[in-house]
Amino acid sequence: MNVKLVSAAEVKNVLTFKDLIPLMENALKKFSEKKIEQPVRTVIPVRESNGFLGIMPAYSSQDQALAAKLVTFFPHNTDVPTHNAVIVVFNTSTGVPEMLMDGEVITTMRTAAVSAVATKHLCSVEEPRLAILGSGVQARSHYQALSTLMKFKDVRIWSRTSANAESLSKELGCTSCNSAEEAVKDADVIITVTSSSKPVLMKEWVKPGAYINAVGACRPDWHEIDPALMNSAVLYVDSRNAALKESGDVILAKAEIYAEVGEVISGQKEVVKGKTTLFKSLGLAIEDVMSAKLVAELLSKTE
Ligand SMILES: NC(=O)C1=CN([C@@H]2O[C@H](COP(=O)(O)OP(=O)(O)OC[C@H]3O[C@@H](n4cnc5c(N)ncnc54)[C@H](O)[C@@H]3O)[C@@H](O)[C@H]2O)C=CC1
Ligand SMILES: O=C([O-])C1=[NH+]CCC1
Repeated sequence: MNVKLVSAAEVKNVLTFKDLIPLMENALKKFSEKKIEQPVRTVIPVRESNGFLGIMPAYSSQDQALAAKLVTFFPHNTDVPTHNAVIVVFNTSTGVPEMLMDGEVITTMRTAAVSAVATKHLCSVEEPRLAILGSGVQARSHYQALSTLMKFKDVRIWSRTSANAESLSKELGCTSCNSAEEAVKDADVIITVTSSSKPVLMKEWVKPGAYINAVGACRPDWHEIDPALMNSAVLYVDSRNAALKESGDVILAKAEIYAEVGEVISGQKEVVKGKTTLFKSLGLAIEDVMSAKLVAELLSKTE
């Protein structure tokens, strides 16, 4: 077996949000048009660490892209990232594995790119006030991804560890806040990227008509969002099937899903304007598969 190894550094060298955001828009569209083969991911709990191993395969015939991501999430990691992943890329004619690619950088960037696509379609404020709850890997990548699409009136960051919020705020040129309530006050766009299993964003803090990217809480018994907010917002998801199986925010609130964001992109569903709106992101294998194919193509141009 002759498998090419692709490191995180090599992925970082070629992958940009400029290329990734339209690619994720296309991936979400195709997924909701049922042009993608993708089961809801299999998750193996690692209870001692409150973590899990996720198994995420997908195939796009149109793109001739066949791959599977193996991703671990160990929330209490300190010396290494809490998320680690590899992506195996297969030849679609022979099924022979051709690449073993770092999946951590791809996960970091494609997740933020998906939120940027959802924000583009679901938020109509020109120069929004942005609030980010969480100060980790996804907080940084979300700021970077959304910044490629829009300017912000101001940006406020809250984290349960104030030193981390201060550090990221200094790095990004934003304001750190001492409470989540202070951070989200009057915000037009709110991003929740914490590893909390209990709500960190309460309905009464959120300005009517605001837009929320809810990115954390990917297990059926974890939630980041106040159930009252889940039930009052117009709710979009990346995948209905995934949300109904994996999302504690949806399941525990018994929230009604209005649409997949891919249905908006493909024109199957209209955007409901003027109401508090929430996109629940869980992460789809096709996002990783299409990202890995792009990285392979970009790397081949550098050889
Ligand atoms: N929707 C998707 O496609 C993806 C979602 N995620 C999720 O996004 C979230 C953030 O991921 P990363 O930034 O990579 O993780 P990270 O470990 O780099 O950052 C986690 C952040 O959450 C905060 N946090 C942890 N426990 C908390 C608690 N109990 N209450 C409040 N804040 C808490 C930490 O202080 C840190 O600021 C995670 O829940 C992760 O599972 C990650 C990758 C893809
Ligand atoms: O899509 C993904 O890779 C993940 N979603 C939640 C944790 C990792």
